[in-house]
Amino acid sequence: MTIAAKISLIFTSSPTVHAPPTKQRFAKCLRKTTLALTPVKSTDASKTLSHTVDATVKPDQHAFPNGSGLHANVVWHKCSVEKNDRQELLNQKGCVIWITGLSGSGKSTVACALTRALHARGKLTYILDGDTVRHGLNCDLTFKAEDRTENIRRIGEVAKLFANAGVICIASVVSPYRKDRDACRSILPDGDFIEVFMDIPLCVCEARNPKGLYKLARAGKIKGFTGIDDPYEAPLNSEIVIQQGEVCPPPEAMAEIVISYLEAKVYLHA
Ligand SMILES: Nc1ncnc2c1ncn2[C@@H]1O[C@H](COP(=O)(O)OS(=O)(=O)O)[C@@H](OP(=O)(O)O)[C@H]1O
Ligand SMILES: Nc1ncnc2c1ncn2[C@@H]1O[C@H](COP(=O)(O)OP(=O)(O)O)[C@@H](O)[C@H]1O
Repeated sequence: MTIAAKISLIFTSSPTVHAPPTKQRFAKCLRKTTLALTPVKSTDASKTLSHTVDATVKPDQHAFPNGSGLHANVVWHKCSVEKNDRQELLNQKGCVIWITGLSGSGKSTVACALTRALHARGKLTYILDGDTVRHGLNCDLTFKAEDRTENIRRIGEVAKLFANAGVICIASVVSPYRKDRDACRSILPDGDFIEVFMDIPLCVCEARNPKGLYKLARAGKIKGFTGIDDPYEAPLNSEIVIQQGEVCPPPEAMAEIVISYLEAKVYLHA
């Protein structure tokens, strides 16, 4: 039997708790601290020492956009519960479905239909929508080229964490620049970045104009609007291209195209 030490620190209330931590106060606090070691049964010895620091594993180059490359004082923390374990728990494989396209092309609508359909099948998903993420994590970023790049880099990194958690992460972002999308692809394991190109003509998106932004952009009231006076670089090798014929297929049908791909590539099982 393996014995793991379960350490619980029980702090008794102390009037010094909010005071600056002088040496004496720290010692007093420690005296009031009970350290209890409780044996815990474990059936898997390899899972007991669950946290190791591996200085040989280096973080991704992309984690340091200032070009400094690897940070000398940063080490990789490895835990014995790994991606495979989480995937088995969820009976699915973590991946990133990256939906790119013009504003109004239907990214958010497909993302939502896809999440609904997968959820109904018992699959765990999470949507990172450009509009939503720009309200929080990326609220400091504008639509200048370098800010869009940073927006996509951060969303790519967050999506990577979700995928590593075993989640099917759906990013729905304009992501107009090819190099930025390719950078996100490059930080994920092969196959785990699934690019879905909403290949809907500008005139259709503009006619939809659900937020009134195209009208403002045409009137010159919004500068640098994608498709109007800022470029959209269409993907060259997307895993999935969604197009419309005479009429636009319903979002549910578009979601099914993505689900068929996930099934074929065995992402819906551990
Ligand atoms: N200048 C400009 N260009 C494009 N889009 C603009 C712009 N200004 C505001 N918006 C609104 O912001 C949404 C796009 O945000 P993203 O984070 O996806 O954009 S990007 O990937 O950083 O280019 C986008 O949302 P969607 O319509 O859902 O695509 C727009 O509503
Ligand atoms: N498959 C579709 N068929 C018809 N209209 C659609 C379809 N998908 C989206 N729309 C409509 O197009 C508009 C823009 O959709 P949205 O998902 O917000 O696009 P995006 O996220 O790319 O800006 C919305 O009014 C939405 O109802």
